[in-house]
Amino acid sequence: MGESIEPAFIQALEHRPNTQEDTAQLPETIPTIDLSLLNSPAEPLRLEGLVKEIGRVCKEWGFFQVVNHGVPSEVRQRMEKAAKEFYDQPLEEKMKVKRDAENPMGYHDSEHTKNVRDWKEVFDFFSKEPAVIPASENPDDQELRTVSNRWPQYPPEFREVCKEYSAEVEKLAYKVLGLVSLSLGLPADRLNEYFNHQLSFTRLNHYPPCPAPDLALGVGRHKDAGAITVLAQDEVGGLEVSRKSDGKWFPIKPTPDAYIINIGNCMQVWSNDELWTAEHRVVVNSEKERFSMPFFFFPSHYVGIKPLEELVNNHNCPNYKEYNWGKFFASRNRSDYSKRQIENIQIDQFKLSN
Ligand SMILES: O=C(O)CCC(=O)C(=O)O
Ligand SMILES: [Fe+2]
Repeated sequence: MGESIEPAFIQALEHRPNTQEDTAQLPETIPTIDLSLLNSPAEPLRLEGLVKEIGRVCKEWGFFQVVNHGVPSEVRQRMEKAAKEFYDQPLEEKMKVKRDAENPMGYHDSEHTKNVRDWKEVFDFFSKEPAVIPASENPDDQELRTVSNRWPQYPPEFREVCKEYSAEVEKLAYKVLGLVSLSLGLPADRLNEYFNHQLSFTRLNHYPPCPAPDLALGVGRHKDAGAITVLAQDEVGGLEVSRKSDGKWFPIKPTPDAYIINIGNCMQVWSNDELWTAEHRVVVNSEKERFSMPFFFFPSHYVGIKPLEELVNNHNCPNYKEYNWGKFFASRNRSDYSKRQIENIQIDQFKLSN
């Protein structure tokens, strides 16, 4: 095992899976939160409890699962089936919808996380199209570009299923955004204005079986950049989250029909570090392919990301200087990090030393 994969996929020793003691034996796991309360008439006391619980897990883990979330399971199943049918096609068919430097949406099979190639293929589509994005990452370049999704011919219902699925998941994303805002002591709709021309996209991940799962990762360790991520994973497993207190990797066991929510960088900055963005990664295996579907809830390109004014004062100074979301997005879409041997942009670059 191991000799049969290209060097580009091989992780540095300290980042390979299973190099630490087995945390699967530990009793702790990310919390599961029941959202059924949101489907019935308001009950202020119970809502208060739910908001408190969400606030606690967003501080302690930055990751949780939700059940009774309101996304119809048949919509998810249709999406899972269409994704599998798309990936089952020969590579040359998938390459017909390949992403390029102008348009980051479509198919891609050589993504790198921290300069090491991920053992996966992806298909991305914007929720709202056409989307307006900066033409380049250069801060002095004001030019904008209008981009639309690329849609494959097969399966024939692919486009319609993608639209239906992402509309449902977006509703869940807004619900969670509202709960997280309440947990910060803000009105439920405080952050909604940042999403009027949102750049949210859904990613269909496919992780083929890997001949060297001890050397490669499906996705290398990373933090999600947006506001929140709403992720569906199949029954295979492989997602791991790094515990805030000590960095230990914890597997997130698949729960049928649940969604995993994670706090992204924008949320951490808006909350001025009150909330936590956790590092996570995906381990692969030699037998089973795996599918997952993250929805990245991304603000509009013109939004400046900075700690919310309501949450800073003389005693709690802003920990970050403002950055433009569109430029951050454009910079992350560069495909040449591996060639340049530099890491992609991180929020630490905007951290202020108070
Ligand atoms: O496949 C997964 O479970 C997670 C994927 C992920 O973290 C990502 O695409 O950002
Ligand atoms: Fe992620």
